[in-house]
Amino acid sequence: MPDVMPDVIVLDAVSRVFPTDPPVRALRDVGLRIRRGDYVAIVGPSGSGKSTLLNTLGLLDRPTSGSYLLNGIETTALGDGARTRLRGREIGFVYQSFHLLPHRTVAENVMLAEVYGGHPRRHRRRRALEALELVGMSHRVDFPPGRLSGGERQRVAIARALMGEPALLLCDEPTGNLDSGNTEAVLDLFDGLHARGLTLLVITHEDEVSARAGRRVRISDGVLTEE
Ligand SMILES: Nc1ncnc2c1ncn2[C@@H]1O[C@H](COP(=O)(O)OP(=O)(O)OP(=O)(O)O)[C@@H](O)[C@H]1O
Repeated sequence: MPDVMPDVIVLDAVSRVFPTDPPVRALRDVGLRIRRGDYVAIVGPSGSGKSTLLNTLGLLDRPTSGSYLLNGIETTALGDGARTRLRGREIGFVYQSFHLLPHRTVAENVMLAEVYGGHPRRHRRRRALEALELVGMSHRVDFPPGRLSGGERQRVAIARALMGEPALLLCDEPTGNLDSGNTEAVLDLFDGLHARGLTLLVITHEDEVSARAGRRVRISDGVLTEE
């Protein structure tokens, strides 16, 4: 084991060109370093490349050129299977719409997280209850998601994202469907997770959200600028 933990993300000269006619250069020569424990907000207008960046960081899309190290592992050289395993091990995803299954309980939804390696059922339930405790949802484990407020649903989705103890939480407009009270609750939760050492990257167009992050990075026409 190296005695220094590698940075969580190192992008070097990453470009993503969609081969349309004419081609779209959605990411242009992007460099980005995210260290363990960083809390980074990505801000930028519609069409600027935020989803492309998130898909690239989340190993859902591949750069056309450049290098992407995730936890010290060069991902661009990996095959699909290895990328899927790495994603399951290192990354938790949080989306604007919570993607909870309506006919399953809160605990079951969290247990259904796609975690690489799989755990025995008993172990998964214990992990799910721990994750729900971490997000302050222990009192609702047997509820169906339909009985929860939007903010509570997002907290359950965050618990699901934490099931595999990821190195990195990638969040795409996590408060986009929430009123200001629920937004505040989710941001407080992010602060708590950050204080515990989790690395967070949040795509947002809400100033209130980006103001909480330690770093703000603006994306415009596929070009990143640190603020
Ligand atoms: N599969 C694709 N093929 C061709 N062009 C694409 C594709 N996906 C995205 N684009 C283009 O790449 C650019 C960046 O798109 P992207 O979805 O990353 O922007 P965004 O910042 O996430 O936008 P929004 O905030 O509206 O979701 C846009 O010009 C978009 O039209």
